[in-house]
Amino acid sequence: MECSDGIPRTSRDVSLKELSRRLAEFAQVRGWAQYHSPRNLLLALVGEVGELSEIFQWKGEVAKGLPNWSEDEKEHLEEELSDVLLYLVQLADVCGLDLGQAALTKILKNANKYPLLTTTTTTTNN
Ligand SMILES: Nc1ccn([C@H]2C[C@H](O)[C@@H](COP(=O)(O)OP(=O)(O)OP(=O)(O)O)O2)c(=O)n1
Repeated sequence: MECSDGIPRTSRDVSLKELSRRLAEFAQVRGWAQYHSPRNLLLALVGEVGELSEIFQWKGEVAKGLPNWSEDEKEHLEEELSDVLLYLVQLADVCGLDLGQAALTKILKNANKYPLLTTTTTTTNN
């Protein structure tokens, strides 16, 4: 389903590979691939992280789910989070890395590094 602006609004799983493919095409048809070196993409990514940070700047602590935020504020946040993700995906891509696979591998490493809660810290009815 698409809205009048042509942007799909259905909620579905989106893969990093799909984003990667679409971004490569986006850059290629604009003649931008030549500028998308690892360093340039990293700098663009850091710039977008700055824009994302500005949204939270001076707000104090923010409750999960953003209960007091307007729809416009949430949309702005969605856009800045997306910019960060899109540059991150492109950075991994031009480095020849599979970011999805790498992230799964890292989650496994994290799980081995940080132990589960021990049973002594949990309560039981027995
Ligand atoms: N050479 C480029 C330029 C832009 N983009 C894409 C990735 C980001 O999703 C978005 C960034 O676009 P802008 O540089 O226009 O940044 P903003 O959308 O944040 O606009 P502004 O800085 O005016 O708020 O466009 C890209 O892939 N490659």
